[in-house]
Amino acid sequence: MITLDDIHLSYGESAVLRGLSLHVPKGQSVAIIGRSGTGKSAALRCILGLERPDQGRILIDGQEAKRENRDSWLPRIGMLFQGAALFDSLTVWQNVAFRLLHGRSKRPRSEARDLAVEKLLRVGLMPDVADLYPAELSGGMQKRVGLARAIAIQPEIMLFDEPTTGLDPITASVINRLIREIVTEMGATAITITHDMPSVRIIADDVALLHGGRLHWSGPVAQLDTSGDPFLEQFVHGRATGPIRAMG
Ligand SMILES: Nc1ncnc2c1ncn2[C@@H]1O[C@H](COP(=O)(O)OP(=O)(O)OP(=O)(O)O)[C@@H](O)[C@H]1O
Repeated sequence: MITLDDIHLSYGESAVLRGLSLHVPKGQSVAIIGRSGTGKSAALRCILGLERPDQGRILIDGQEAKRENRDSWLPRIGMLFQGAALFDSLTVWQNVAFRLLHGRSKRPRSEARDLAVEKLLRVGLMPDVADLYPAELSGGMQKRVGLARAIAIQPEIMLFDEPTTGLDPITASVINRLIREIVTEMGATAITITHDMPSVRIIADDVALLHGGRLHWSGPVAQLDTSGDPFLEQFVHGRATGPIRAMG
């Protein structure tokens, strides 16, 4: 369970999050949507403790998640970064096993490699991929590796930042389905940031539309097309005109 409670975050004079509150129940998968610059990534960075909100609290299973106590909650979170964000100088298995080779979840090297190969298989990659370098893989394979890395520590919470950016529609659909399957089978609580409506419909149970640094609308995916909310309708249909200004 993740709760964002009245989060405010500014960069200098610019207020990005202006009282964002969002509750994601345990085992639910929520997609955060909203136009560029509305603070979606900022919200994710707050959850990860990479930004300190000016005001408000983040609760994980009821416990306040602060930078100071991050050792108690960060190991429970798996993250798939935008563009997969793999380390170029490490092999695929070393990328997947990164948190098993360093820090709190550290395991013996051979055990870490075995676990990495197991996770690679789970995302549809054969063991011979393990010793390749990220540059030798297609974009879709890199996303799979990023996903394998995110699940390597068996997280209870999974965060996905634009998981389909840069992929062709067919590969994107395969990755979306894989994410959905894995989140369901792990029983994880998931938050996905995306602009991609097909992604939302596959990955999420619920949708949260951010606008002006706050939660504007939230509800089940099934209500996406019938909400009657003009902001949501404009976003879902990608219309240039409507209450959300296309420019500025
Ligand atoms: N480190 C920073 N310093 C100053 N401004 C920042 C910083 N990071 C983000 N911003 C600003 O905060 C606003 C929100 O950024 P954020 O990346 O959260 O948007 P977003 O909704 O995720 O957008 P996108 O969909 O384009 O990724 C933007 O206007 C951005 O320019």
